Amino acid sequence: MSSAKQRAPIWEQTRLRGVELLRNPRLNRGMAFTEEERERLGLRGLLPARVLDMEAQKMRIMENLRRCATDLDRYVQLISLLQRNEALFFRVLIDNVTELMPYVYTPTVGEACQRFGHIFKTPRGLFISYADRGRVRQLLDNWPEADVSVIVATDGERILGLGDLGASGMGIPIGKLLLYVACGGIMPEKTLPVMLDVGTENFEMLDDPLYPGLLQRRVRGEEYDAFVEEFVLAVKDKWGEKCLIQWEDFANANAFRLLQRFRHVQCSFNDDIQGTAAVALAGLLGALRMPRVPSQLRQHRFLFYGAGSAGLGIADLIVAYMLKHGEAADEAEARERCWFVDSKGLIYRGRALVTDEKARYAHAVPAERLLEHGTAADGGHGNVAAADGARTTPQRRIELEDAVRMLRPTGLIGVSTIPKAFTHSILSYMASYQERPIVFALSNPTSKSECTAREAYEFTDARAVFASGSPFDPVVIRAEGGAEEQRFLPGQANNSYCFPGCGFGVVMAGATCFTDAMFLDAANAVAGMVQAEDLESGRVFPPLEKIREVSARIAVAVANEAHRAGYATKSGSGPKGTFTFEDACQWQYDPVYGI
Ligand SMILES: O=C([O-])CC(=O)C(=O)O
Ligand SMILES: [Mg+2]
Repeated sequence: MSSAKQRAPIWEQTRLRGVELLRNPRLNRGMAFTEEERERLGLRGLLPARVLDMEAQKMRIMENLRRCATDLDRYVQLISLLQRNEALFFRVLIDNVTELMPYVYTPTVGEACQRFGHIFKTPRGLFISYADRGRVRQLLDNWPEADVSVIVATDGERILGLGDLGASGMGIPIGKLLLYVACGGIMPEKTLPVMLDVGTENFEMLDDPLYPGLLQRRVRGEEYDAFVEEFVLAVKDKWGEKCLIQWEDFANANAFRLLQRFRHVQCSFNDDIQGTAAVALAGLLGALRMPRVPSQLRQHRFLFYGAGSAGLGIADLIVAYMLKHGEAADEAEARERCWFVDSKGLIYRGRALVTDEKARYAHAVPAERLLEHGTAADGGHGNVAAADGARTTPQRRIELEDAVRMLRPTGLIGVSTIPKAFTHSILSYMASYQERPIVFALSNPTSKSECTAREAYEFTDARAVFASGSPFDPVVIRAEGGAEEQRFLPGQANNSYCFPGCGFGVVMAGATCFTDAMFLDAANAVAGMVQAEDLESGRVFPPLEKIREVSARIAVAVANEAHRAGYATKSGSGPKGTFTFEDACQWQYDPVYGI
């Protein structure tokens, strides 16, 4: 990854000339082509006379973006820029990351996916449909880049909290990879978005004349697994086992299985399970440093609302952290810190309809407490014993609010995609027994958030330690009886804090496997970047402006863990081939126009 500053002059880099050059987004510089370049590249007359520098171009782009009527218009404008002048796009995004990230990423990218077929202009990435099974390897050969390091692949079944969007979900891999480049520093040409189009169960999409995907219901079962396997093996064959595959927005029923099945075949991870977990853990570690918050995980009890990939992933990482740091004697003790409410109420030992994944967090509850807090789970009879042999366990349905009253958690973590689930009654109750309740509303996009930032602060008398998956504006409120208004900057507990740096680290080390230990280190690296002033303003994450530095630090941590565990195939400039912060900075892509 040589920096653009060392590259040969553009006329030596390419044989393209004239209009063809202007139409190539990787090489195009628009009005920034210099007099000499215009002369040598046959551009005279094809551009207005004035030469503008990148700064002036940036100003024009921002002016246009700020004039757009809607966020979706901003998304369309930004993608158009990407498709005509890649370097300028990334420069603008990097230099305005706080302002622009919500357009190319969550939440606007969710709307862009819902409207994908309607706003579609130019294809980007690879669309591998089930109709192409048996020749996926040939499709990879159609991709123009020889060397791909990072793939983000989805089958579109669980796009953010928006559900099954089928092939329209392609906006997500595209958006994630834009952050790989802008926030992580991976070279754009090394990234590849992939849609594994196996159909959709979304009939609105299927009925839409502009829906871009296969017109069929989802392929399931063995055929589905064989198709995904064909894809993984094709990637391995073409780009090697080090080519990172990030699984994104798969339905729970597939997410865990695919992760386990392929993580030792190909360097890969699931962002919604592991990336989200690392960021949430980082946020919790930040929260522990807040004044008047118990400073160890073992002093907390977390109640998760939602028991899907994100929630279980977070809990597993909390457990791993507690074990590593001696905060629990064994796994069972650590798991006791985490409780779950799913669509059938609180998960407790002996409750019916608990999958194996969730059963690990089904803890014992005395029967009288179940009877006190629950309602009949079976539509009337109430007191039926569990079918699994736990004959004394009554089957009761315990809703979120009752679970909060029963367990009195110190932290409430929303991964449910149910907006407004964290009500005034729940949050004000938490504030009644907990000096500083931790409230993480992680569901995306904003429309699915369990509560807004304002609600979290208002309902807890400004004492909540809040973070959310989607961005919220700063909140100014006055606590009851408080003399002055307080301004809170809610942190964004989004996996975007993690995956660009993680992927960058894996690529830097040439790692052949992505291990759980790397996510613990990534979480620590993010938490280590939180400053006292962040905590003072209520933020348990470093500001987004520092995302490139955050990513570089994560990358070093991940690369060194790969090195330690024997998975690295490259070495850094530090002692014994370890990686240094300087290594990461040096390798980070920095979009400029060459010489
Ligand atoms: O994309 C995001 O904003 C975070 C994420 O992975 C998800 O919600 O599925
Ligand atoms: Mg996701």
